[in-house]
Amino acid sequence: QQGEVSNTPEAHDQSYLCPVTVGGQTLNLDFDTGSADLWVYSTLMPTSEQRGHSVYNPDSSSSSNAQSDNSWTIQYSDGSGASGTVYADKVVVGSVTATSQAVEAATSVSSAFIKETHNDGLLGLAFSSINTVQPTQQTTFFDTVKSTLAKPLFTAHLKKGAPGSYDFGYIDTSKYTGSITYAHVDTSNGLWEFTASGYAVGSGSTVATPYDSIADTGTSLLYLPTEIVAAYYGEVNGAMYDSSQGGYTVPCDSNLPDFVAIIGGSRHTVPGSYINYAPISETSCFGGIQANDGIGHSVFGDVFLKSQFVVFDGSNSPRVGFAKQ
Ligand SMILES: Cc1ccc(-c2noc([C@H]3C[C@@H](O)CN3)n2)cc1F
Repeated sequence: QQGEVSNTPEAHDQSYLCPVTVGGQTLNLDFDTGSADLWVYSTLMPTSEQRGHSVYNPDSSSSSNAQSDNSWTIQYSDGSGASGTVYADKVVVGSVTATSQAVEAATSVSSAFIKETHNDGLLGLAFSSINTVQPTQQTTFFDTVKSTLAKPLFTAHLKKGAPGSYDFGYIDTSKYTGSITYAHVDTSNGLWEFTASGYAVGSGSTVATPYDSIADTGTSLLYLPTEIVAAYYGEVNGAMYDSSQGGYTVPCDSNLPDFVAIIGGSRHTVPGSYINYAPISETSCFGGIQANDGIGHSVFGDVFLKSQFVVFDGSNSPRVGFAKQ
């Protein structure tokens, strides 16, 4: 089997949501290559926390099986989180079906989620080694269906301010131009982790410097080593680090330089306009590139990914591929 599912960006491309049917019930989930739990809002939550969301009701699914001994609790890098219990149920993404997928039904979600009213949960696409279910760790949707796919891969086609898609099991050559260049993935942290080998700012010269990075569809921005971030904003008149905003800001009328990441020996360019992320005030805008302090690696989030067609190759030697879209 193989299949395509549409994704739709939230405001400022802050996240991208996809329709998924769980036990015959359709929810909009945030596909996250930076985590490995499929969790959903559920009827097990306080009614007040369910308000505004589509929720999974295991009792009204004819195919749900409670995994009563299992539970889960997850924390995301922004400090938000959720927890709950586990069912096995039928999950359909596009036309790809997992007949018995671990569905992590939330009993509690943190406040940051409640206000994301279009987001009914997450579908993790990192490696199952970081799935949080205890005592019996579960597999991601991708790992559950991988052996049934024509090719053990999925692709992410995120667009700026427009619907895109995720494809499972095949590469749609109409979704990119030029060639795909690949980088080896180190799976020891359960992430799509690779080494970028350099960067350039605008038309500036390429700086060769390796930086450990992950491809993370669930992160909105592009987080890079402090010296690279300083080199970028050093080229922007009026750019400043604003501790009250927790990052770099730019004048909203800036003509921002492109950012080029060297990955797999090729240049991958983020248009400068993508780095004017969102307005803070009449004149000040939050930068789409920020420092990776405290994260432990760089994070190629949606600001970068929406300039590329990305292949997540889950073969025996996992790799990530990038092409211009
Ligand atoms: C309210 C809310 C908070 C966080 C996230 C979230 N989803 O993916 C990620 C990144 C960071 C890392 O944790 C794994 N991938 N963060 C989504 C939300 F809707």
